[in-house]
Amino acid sequence: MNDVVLEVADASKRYGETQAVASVNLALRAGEILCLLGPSGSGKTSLLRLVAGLERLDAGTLHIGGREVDDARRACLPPEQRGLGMVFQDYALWPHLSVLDNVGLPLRERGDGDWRAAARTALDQVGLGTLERRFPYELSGGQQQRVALARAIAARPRLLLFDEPLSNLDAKLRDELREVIAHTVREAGIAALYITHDQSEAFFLADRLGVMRHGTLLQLDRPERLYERPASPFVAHFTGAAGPFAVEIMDGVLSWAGVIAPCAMPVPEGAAVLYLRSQWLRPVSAADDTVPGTVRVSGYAGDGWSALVDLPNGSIHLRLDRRVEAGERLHLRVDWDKALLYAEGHVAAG
Ligand SMILES: Nc1ncnc2c1ncn2[C@@H]1O[C@H](COP(=O)(O)OP(=O)(O)OP(=O)(O)O)[C@@H](O)[C@H]1O
Repeated sequence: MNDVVLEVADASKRYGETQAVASVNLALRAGEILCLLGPSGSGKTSLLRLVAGLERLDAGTLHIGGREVDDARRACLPPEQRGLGMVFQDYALWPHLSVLDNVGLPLRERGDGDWRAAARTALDQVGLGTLERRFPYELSGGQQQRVALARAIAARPRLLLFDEPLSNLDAKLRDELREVIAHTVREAGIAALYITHDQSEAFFLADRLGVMRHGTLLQLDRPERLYERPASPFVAHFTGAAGPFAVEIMDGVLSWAGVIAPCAMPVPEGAAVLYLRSQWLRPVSAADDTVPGTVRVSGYAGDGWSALVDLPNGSIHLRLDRRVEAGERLHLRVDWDKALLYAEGHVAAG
């Protein structure tokens, strides 16, 4: 497809004994935000550094805008010639330059005569149009990160790389800035590869979302799909599902510590594991067709009560609309159509 901006094919990178990136394949289109989520050490930053040109591939190829930028067997294009912008956790602003000069400097350096106008447009896009004369030390962390974003988009890159850009900011600012990033990147039609530890940030921003583990891209899907049908127990767990709960599948029926339920996912007969998301369970008054739960601890959560509830062989965090006390017994109706089931052997395989 001709609007593919980034194509990563069989990309691998090893550091000594560590396989940091293992045969990763992905394609990223113009205007698309692709988020990579994964635990520490799963290879997210290594993949980003390969795309940026800060590291060389051991195997595979990278194309940006249809042009080969790295092939393990040939010469590689340096970062500054790859037509990309980067936004990192530390804002990396020049302390002695004003906001306008910070955003405009890369444009001046490449001989862009109209750099002021381009820098002002970018500052307007991130909502900082009125602060162009300030210096970085006169800005909050959130404002500094907006300047870094403006600097990255002002150069009109084809591809933007984000490495945990919001992790130094407090929760409220993170929410605000992720909206600025989503709006700005989509409006500018730039392709973005965005790595984060933060699930809600990844789900919010991503057109497609990938989960990495041990250098491998386990699943790459639309966020809704990844949430509703994680391909493995690891992806289910890493995207916040509770489990594993040990269950048994027999004659197409699920049996969980005495609870019998229909089995919605195609899973082989025998021992299996169940994962549940909290909104798929709801307390009801009658005990029929319900799962027993016992409140271990609870607290007020603004729009309801948050409770850690013990279930047969495991526990789950639930949001409830009334106060519950420790020790209280609940009858929980489960939305079995949504329940996630995997053959038991799947757990170790990730
Ligand atoms: N320059 C390096 N030299 C040796 N090992 C490295 C180097 N860079 C990364 N690694 C190793 O490669 C693996 C992947 O690291 P990477 O930084 O890509 O993970 P990550 O998913 O980005 O983690 P984090 O979320 O903590 O940033 C880790 O085991 C790490 O220790």
